[in-house]
Amino acid sequence: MLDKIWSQHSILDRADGETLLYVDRHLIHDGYQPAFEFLRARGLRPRAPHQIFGTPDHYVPTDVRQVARIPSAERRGMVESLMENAKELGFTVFELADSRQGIVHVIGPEQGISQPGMTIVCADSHTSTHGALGALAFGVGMTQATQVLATQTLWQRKPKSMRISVEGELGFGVSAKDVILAIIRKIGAAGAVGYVIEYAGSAIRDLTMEGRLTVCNMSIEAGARAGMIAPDQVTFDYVRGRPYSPSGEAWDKAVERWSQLGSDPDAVFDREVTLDAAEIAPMVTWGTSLEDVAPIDALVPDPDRANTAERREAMSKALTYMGLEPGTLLAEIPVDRVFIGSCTNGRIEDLRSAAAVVKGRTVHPRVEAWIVPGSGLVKAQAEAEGLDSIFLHAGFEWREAGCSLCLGTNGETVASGKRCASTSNRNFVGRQGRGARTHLMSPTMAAAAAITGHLTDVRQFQRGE
Ligand SMILES: CC(C)[C@H](C(=O)O)[C@@H](O)C(=O)O
Ligand code: SF4
Repeated sequence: MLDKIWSQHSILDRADGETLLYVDRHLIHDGYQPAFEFLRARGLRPRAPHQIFGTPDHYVPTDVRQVARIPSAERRGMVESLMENAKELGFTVFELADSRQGIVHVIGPEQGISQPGMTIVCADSHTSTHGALGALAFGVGMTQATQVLATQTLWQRKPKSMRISVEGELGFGVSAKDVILAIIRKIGAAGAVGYVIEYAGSAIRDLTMEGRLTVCNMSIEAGARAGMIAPDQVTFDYVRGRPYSPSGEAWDKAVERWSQLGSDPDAVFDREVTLDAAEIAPMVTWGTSLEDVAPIDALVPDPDRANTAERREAMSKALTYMGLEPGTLLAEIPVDRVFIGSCTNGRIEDLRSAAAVVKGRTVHPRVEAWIVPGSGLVKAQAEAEGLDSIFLHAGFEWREAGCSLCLGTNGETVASGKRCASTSNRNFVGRQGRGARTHLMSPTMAAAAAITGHLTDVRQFQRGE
């Protein structure tokens, strides 16, 4: 699949091994000011404005929607710069007050901007998300983003290919988030460096499109250049009828083309990894790297049992930062904050699954729990289904769309020393705020933690215990 999309987009091979690739879609967020400045400094304009789509997400507050009311001048400037550049350079932008605004990796698929077979780039590492549609989608740096703005092409070295097959059926209470956390646990946070991962196997095919987006989103957390899943009927049903999707005769032609994209039965990969779906439990992270992850019924691990001295030191450091003692039951760790949102788990199915756990229950008095929908349309859909009132009645805050607590660049952070159950994708030191402690998990697991006030095996809830 990588070979097919790569060769369909390659314009020129250079002697040093790099290929000039055509870029179908360039997605843009509110951190793009440097790229626009580079472009101007060279006296250039975008080559293909109609292939560029922007949305403010990293710097937007999730309590107000008026740009003028963004409290910090710097953040307001980031959002304003995106708007002004869109106007001046002629590309589409979904402004803050537009219900189509949201996290760039949520709105691309949602609007039908991201489609199977495409090359998609954005100056953001989680661009791997869009590969779930059967695209080659990857993050680039600001200099490369400038090259794409100017030429709609990009020099790239072809990555190696890795197939990760998850076979069998997922157990009760186990979701796409647990699948990707289990994969990273198996191959490590650098396990896929230099590779594009193709996710395959019956458990991947059985995922909904939104579940697949969650899996591909975190490819980068295993170090991969990109993640992808062969387009199938699930993909076509998802893409069909979206605002920027092809329609009429063009739709039929597109489906015919997209149906050819999957890897051939005799395809050879540089590396193959297999997981048994039935062995995957609901997962939580306990440390500050994505490989610091374990099933919820495990204990906080003991660094003295690490295989190498280096790993022992990393684990000790992580546990000190996290304020955890080896041997503690993960399910007994108390939490202060809960964040359900981000480009990993801020879609409608995520909110539905969390609401199903929350319904008729109350958030623990110690916990401040937030729902931050991934886009204005996700928010509107959730409200149409009455999910907002389930969350509000339980004591959650119901916020506007944006990256918010995933990264905190919008000023919304977790206080130092506080512990957050989070559906986002990174648990790094300081990720949710200086000194903040992050435990990553699925939306249902985060919802259960909000109710009990500690990390919780959601399967107990779902069984009605
Ligand atoms: C700010 C942006 C460049 C960054 C990324 O590249 O991923 C952010 O989205 C993140 O999740 O850390
Ligand atoms: S939600 Fe988080 S991971 Fe996704 S783009 Fe925003 S900051 Fe990055």
